[in-house]
Amino acid sequence: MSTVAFKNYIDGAFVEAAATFDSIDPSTGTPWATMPAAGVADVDRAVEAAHRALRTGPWASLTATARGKLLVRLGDLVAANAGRLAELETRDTGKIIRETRAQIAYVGDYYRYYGGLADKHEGAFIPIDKPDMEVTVRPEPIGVVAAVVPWNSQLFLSAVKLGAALAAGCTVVLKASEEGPAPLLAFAELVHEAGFPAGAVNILTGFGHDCGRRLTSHPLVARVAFTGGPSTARQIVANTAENLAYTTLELGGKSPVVVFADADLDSAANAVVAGIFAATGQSCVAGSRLLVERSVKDEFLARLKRKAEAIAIGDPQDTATEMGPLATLRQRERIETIVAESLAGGGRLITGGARPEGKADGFYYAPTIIEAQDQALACVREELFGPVLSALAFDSEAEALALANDTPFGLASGVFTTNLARAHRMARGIHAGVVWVNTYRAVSPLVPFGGYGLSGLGREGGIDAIRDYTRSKSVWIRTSDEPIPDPFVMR
Ligand SMILES: NC(=O)C1=CN([C@@H]2O[C@H](COP(=O)(O)OP(=O)(O)OC[C@H]3O[C@@H](n4cnc5c(N)ncnc54)[C@H](O)[C@@H]3O)[C@@H](O)[C@H]2O)C=CC1
Ligand SMILES: CN(C=O)/C=C(\CC(=O)O)C(=O)O
Repeated sequence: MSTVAFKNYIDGAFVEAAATFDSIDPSTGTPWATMPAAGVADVDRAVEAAHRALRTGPWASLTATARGKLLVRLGDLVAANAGRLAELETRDTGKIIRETRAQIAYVGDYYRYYGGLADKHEGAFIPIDKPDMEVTVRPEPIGVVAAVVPWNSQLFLSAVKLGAALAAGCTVVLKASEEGPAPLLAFAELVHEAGFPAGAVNILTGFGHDCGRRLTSHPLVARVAFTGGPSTARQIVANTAENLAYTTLELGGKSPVVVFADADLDSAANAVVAGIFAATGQSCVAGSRLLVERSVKDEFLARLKRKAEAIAIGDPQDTATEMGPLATLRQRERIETIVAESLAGGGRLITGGARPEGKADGFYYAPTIIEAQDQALACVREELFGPVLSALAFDSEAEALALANDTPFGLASGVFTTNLARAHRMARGIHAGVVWVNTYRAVSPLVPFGGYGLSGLGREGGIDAIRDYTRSKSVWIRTSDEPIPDPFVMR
């Protein structure tokens, strides 16, 4: 029985959508809230509001400093409300409360970071090669931004988009995932409280085929910022063939974690556990491919098995829980299929590979480790987005690097070694947007983030991200009082 009803936030007001759908609590498998399903007309209203705000509303005449202050206020509100937002995210997605609380409190820093940057993004004076001209370059907001995010870490994944977009002076329509939109729809209340003018930020949820499609192909949208899976990314790119919006894509991964025999093995084992079992493996940077030097393979896998089997699985709202359920039933079914295929294909099950005992309700799956002989197994090649680690042995640094790079993805990676020179060589050689050395899954608003290959296009985070939300306008001013000479020659 649904008990809570959420609304979309369009043009500064909380509004009903034409249709609704039930949101499921993944820890029980039962509906707990009613969500608005934005259709094409709702999307059109939101984009038109964002376009009006961009062109004529009070937002358009705010100074960059004033925009920055609004963002800092929003960051403060997010941090102050992290507990409430975390409970909602945990309820709607199953991500454990220990992580949602900490992560959302940190999301406040993303808004503060971009708030601080808003009036530091400067244009240029060009020392032009013509004596009677002055040329300046103005960074102008690119336009209405369509931000589309998946279910996991929605506040976090939208902060890197909204922060940079609003700092640049853009307006935004943010589409929360239909799988767990509660935290973003509640975040809209904080946007309202912070005092953003109507239309500057619009937040809605709905399904990909209508709401997402209309939003990303809308003629008034100039910029699409997408996070999600590679197959949806291809649809997004097809959608943007209609509006030719500038598009960035943050996609999935099959990130390698390379453990050399000289590493601090206990620390490396903790990092591997953090990389694949935190967030129940539903992280784009999940370190899902362990590459371990053969001389320590058996010892290392034994450590991992012990740690995996000791993980406290349970109610994600309980602060003692270390691993909650998967976000959706569909996710678990896909994982079960790929694990079965991998075991049938010769993978050796070290632990897990089943639903945990005593967890009949909810979408739980046990921490799983599968040893593979080569990279052909499905669990080695495909992003599972779940708590499944594949493990392979290597005999040399060159082989480790070749295995690490033998993937169409390239989002993140980890290297564990006490040899500094080797750490640098590996960091240089790995084809991925992030290399963590002797650590894993560390993030910051100050640091660019994004992938190589099928892991995406563009970077979020850091100073340069704001550039992707502006376009430059070159202003030429002739400083001579003389009449324009020969009009038939290019100047
Ligand atoms: N690189 C990164 O920063 C991150 C990447 N991801 C990736 O996201 C994926 C998991 O999330 P999912 O929700 O399954 O992703 P998804 O790709 O199925 O959905 C993402 C969003 O796209 C929307 N969408 C679906 N079809 C659409 C269409 N035709 N047009 C416009 N929008 C559409 C969905 O409604 C949702 O809001 C994984 O592959 C994961 O690795 C997740 C987190 C971070
Ligand atoms: C995207 N990311 C880092 O920038 C890492 C995340 C977000 C996610 O995938 O949900 C994470 O590890 O949780």
